[in-house]
Amino acid sequence: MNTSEHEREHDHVIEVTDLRRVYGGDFEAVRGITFSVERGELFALLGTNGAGKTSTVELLEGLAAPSGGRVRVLGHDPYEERAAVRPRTGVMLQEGGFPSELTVAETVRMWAGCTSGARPVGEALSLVGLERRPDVRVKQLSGGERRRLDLALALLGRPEVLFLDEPTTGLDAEGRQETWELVRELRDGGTTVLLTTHYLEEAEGLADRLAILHEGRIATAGTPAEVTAAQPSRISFDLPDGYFLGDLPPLADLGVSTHETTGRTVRLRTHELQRTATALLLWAQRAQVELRGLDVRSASLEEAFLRIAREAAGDRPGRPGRTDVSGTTASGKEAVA
Ligand SMILES: Nc1ncnc2c1ncn2[C@@H]1O[C@H](COP(=O)(O)OP(=O)(O)OP(=O)(O)O)[C@@H](O)[C@H]1O
Repeated sequence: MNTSEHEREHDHVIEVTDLRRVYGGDFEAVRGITFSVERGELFALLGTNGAGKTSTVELLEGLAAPSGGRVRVLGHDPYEERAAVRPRTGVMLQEGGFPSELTVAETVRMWAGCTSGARPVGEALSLVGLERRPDVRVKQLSGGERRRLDLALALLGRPEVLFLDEPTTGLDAEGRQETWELVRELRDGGTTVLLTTHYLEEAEGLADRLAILHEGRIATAGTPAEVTAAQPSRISFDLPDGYFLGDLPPLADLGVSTHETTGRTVRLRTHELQRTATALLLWAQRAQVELRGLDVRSASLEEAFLRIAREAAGDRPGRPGRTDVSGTTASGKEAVA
């Protein structure tokens, strides 16, 4: 493989250090972010709207020079040393921007003309499920089919590094699954992938590691399991007829960190899911009652994401609507611990 000494030393295919991007002289969209991606790893950048994901990825793709900090892709500066980096990377932008009068096959052929070692057109199209649409004009493709064509073009040169900016936006559920499958196969085949996405499920299912950006900074980063570990799990159920919350064992003894009630529905949050759920079910068994609507959920990336977004909006713990087990507040409002 065509690896530079730098790569051999670190095996960090992407290295980002204190990266900054300023627009119009005074708006800092990317405010000093640092992360690295190893060979064969799939790294996801998540973020609230306007968090700076695209601004960051464009710097990694060498489309602009950073206002501060450093980017290295395959050991090179992607802006200053574009010729060394570009042939080894595949880029799927949010807007493909290719001529819409051309057919699908003509578009791929045109792209192949400027790509060294390009896959055959048929192979590129069948990778993304467009093998039956070669003669359709690009302007006649659906939004989802255009995203697939964008992906085919990004894969044309069998890239070592693949940048995917919201690759499944506009795809239906089946198309999304197919794209995920393809991305997994590419990663398993050794391709390093940097993905931005709005779909938390996408990041949770695909990413080896991820970072959640907020207002140009990394709010949290790690494996999906690490990022979710700090979040509480949720249990909800309906109180059996004739029972009140006070009839349950003391919630603090069950490992519950917060609770809330809406009518007869009880929602608990716990960092000890197994202990809390077991104690609750044992109580129900002894009382010979059924916990209708019982729903037990592990902590998810969605929780972590919402927490970051809500904390940013100033909705911090301790506000009305949330009840600490040691406190006394009760309310029907949805709460985030
Ligand atoms: N060319 C530009 N000139 C000025 N401001 C810009 C420019 N491009 C982006 N911005 C601003 O920079 C911030 C980050 O934008 P960016 O598109 O990187 O965010 P994002 O995380 O990709 O957002 P989204 O999820 O909504 O696509 C936003 O406030 C955006 O309005």
